Amino acid sequence: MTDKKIYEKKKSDILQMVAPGSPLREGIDNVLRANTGGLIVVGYNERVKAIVDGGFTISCSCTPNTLYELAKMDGAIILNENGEKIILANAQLAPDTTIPSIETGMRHRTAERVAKETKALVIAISQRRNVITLYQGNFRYALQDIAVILAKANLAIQTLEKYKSVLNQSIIELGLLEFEELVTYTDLLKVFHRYTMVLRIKGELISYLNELGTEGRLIRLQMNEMLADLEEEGSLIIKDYAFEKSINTQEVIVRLQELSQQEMLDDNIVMKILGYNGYIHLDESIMPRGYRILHKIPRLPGLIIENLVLQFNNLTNVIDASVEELDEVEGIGEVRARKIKEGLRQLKNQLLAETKM
Ligand SMILES: Nc1ncnc2c1ncn2[C@@H]1O[C@H](COP(=O)(O)OP(=O)(O)OP(=O)(O)O)[C@@H](O)[C@H]1O
Repeated sequence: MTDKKIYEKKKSDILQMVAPGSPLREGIDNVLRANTGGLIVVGYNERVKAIVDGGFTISCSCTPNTLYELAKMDGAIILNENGEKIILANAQLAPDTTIPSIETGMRHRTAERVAKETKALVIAISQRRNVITLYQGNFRYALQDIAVILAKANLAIQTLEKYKSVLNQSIIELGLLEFEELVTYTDLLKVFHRYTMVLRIKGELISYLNELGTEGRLIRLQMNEMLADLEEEGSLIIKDYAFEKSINTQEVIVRLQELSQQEMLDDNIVMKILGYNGYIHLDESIMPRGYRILHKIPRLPGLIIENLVLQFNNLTNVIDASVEELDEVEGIGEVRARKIKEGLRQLKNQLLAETKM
């Protein structure tokens, strides 16, 4: 995993733990509203034990109310690993003071140092500044106002919708070119650039949704609905055009997702991810294997599609094959062969109609 990916994964895990709707977040919000300030350590590991001084052993479940009541006391509250139990309250923390800290107040300096020294998640709730800051190791993140993230998530979903429709358009065009044997690497790259853009916006939206917790429920539903068929469509385009048909499509998607803004527009990088290493003339034509179009024929099992690709190598050969030739493929009888021919004819007409819309 790249550093960026590790950071994003850590952020998403931490944010999910304190997302709105979780009991821990409700407790934190109570403390924030009460203006008492708070210092919470999640996880009572050996390193935490080594720097804790004093405090009362509490050993009760961590509810929004208990957290709020205990935050009235000075010092830190220590929770168990999953944040479900309160172990200590009013604890003094004595981290190594030589650990560098960018914070100014004592609470936040302590939080940052404890997080770096113990690797536990530490939450500092400021008394004066109305902010919640999360620390873990070198990770630091100040939670943003829910209304601000909601606005960002709404904007991201609108952008996603726009890019999704542009992508759909280019996939329809690709389909038509596939039937006419006119696909070039340029056409293919156009689809991939747009697909990568959609993946990128999806990634951004998911990070907002992780922070929004239950507050982002409706936006998440909208996103899932919008992208429901795209995941499969993307995988099939990859299988159609990757250098090796046995390519791991999920891996390709992850690598596309990780590209920076600049990299995703670089044709060579995208082609490399698809397994092409040598020089490619972009105006040269390329044939799809046919997975995507064949998947659109109703009731055609995956195994038969696999047999068709094995036998005919590409979509053009399948389209050109006679009923008799299709009939020879394992698993295909005369009835099914006719259905495949009819299905392909209907799909082409459908694509023609869609491009005219
Ligand atoms: N080492 C520590 N162990 C436990 N609690 C601490 C420690 N240092 C500070 N605190 C807690 O932080 C409280 C406030 O400290 P301080 O005002 O210096 O922090 P701050 O970072 O400016 O935070 P705020 O923004 O909330 O004012 C203390 O009253 C105490 O409860």
